[in-house]
Amino acid sequence: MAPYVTEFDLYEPQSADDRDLPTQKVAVIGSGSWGTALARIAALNAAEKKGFDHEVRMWVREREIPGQGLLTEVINSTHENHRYLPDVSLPHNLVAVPELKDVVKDATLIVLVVPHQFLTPVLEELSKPGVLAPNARAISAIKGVEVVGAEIYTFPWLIEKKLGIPCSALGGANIAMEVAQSEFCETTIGVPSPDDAALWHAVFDSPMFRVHPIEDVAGVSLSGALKNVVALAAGFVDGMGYGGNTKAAILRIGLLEMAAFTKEFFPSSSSLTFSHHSAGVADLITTSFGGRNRKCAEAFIKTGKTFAQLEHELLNGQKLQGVVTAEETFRFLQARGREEGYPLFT
Ligand SMILES: NC(=O)c1ccc[n+]([C@@H]2O[C@H](COP(=O)([O-])OP(=O)(O)OC[C@H]3O[C@@H](n4cnc5c(N)ncnc54)[C@H](O)[C@@H]3O)[C@@H](O)[C@H]2O)c1
Ligand SMILES: O=P(O)(O)OC[C@H](O)CO
Repeated sequence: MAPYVTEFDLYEPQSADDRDLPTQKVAVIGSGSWGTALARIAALNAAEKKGFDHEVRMWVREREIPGQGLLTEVINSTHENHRYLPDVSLPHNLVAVPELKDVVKDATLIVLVVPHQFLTPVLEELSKPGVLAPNARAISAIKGVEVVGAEIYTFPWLIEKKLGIPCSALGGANIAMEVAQSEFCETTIGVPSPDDAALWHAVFDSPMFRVHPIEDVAGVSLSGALKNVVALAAGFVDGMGYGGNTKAAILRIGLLEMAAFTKEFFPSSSSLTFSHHSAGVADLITTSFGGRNRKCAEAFIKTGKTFAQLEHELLNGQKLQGVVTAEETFRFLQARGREEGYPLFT
């Protein structure tokens, strides 16, 4: 029987040798911190497990590195993504490729992991006739949702509609650098079918990165988007100099609101995704302590820079700078809170 679990089941991974899958080819679209970390795991598994094409291609937005040459050439010769995952060795069967159509050529398993603001042009390119293999499937590791008027769309839903292929969701307590350094963690995949569960489990599951498939694609997607809202609150709290009690209260209330919000817009989702799975409670915790959203929110309070500035710094791999006194923070927040109508901070 295909390895597929409901929310209540414990997953019993098959050994690689027990799997009987047609040969699969993995392509990773995105080469930021998380894109590179996921590509590294997929390439390590493809080299070791049966049923995979040895080579895993990763889409890299090409640019010139001063004094070193093109970024793809630097990654392929040093086997390191210096900018987004410094000091992490990448397997030699992971190949950086600048053209999207070349990355996905003959690929059957496509991992989408670009920052959400860059997804639209990627999907435009992939949806052109003949670019994708007819039997391809996708998984989105992108955090966020698309909001149009009063409607909310998940990225797996948008990807399915645009590309006409099934799309799963991957999310969990997964700070990229920790995953890349093989620190133990878990992730959750929300899948539309047992076949997707088996395939994506084979791509990513490894002793230090345990993959748990569940049926709730919307729940995994929404938890990944909404936890960032709570992480901002956690960062504001840090910026204001409050301690663990306040942050814990924010997380408890935030988790309940995340589940309630998701149920409202996606009635088929399950509250267990939030309470029981890595994509829910665990991602919320790690994000609210070590994530970039938390960091941005703290820097927002401490520096008074706009989120646009801070996002630009993060996307360009700069370190966020923060300076502040408690009094400055408080005055800044009060003024901002009144302006923006955030009752918590006024
Ligand atoms: N970093 C993490 O720890 C982590 C963990 C889990 C999920 N995620 C999610 O994964 C997704 C990707 O995050 P990431 O950390 O891999 O990337 P990132 O946030 O580090 O962004 C850098 C990437 O954006 C690309 N980029 C920058 N400007 C661009 C442009 N104009 N057009 C196209 N691409 C551009 C860069 O080439 C690089 O590949 C996000 O949705 C993020 O929330 C991140
Ligand atoms: O750095 P953040 O805030 O995007 O969070 C990273 C991941 O979501 C943690 O799992």
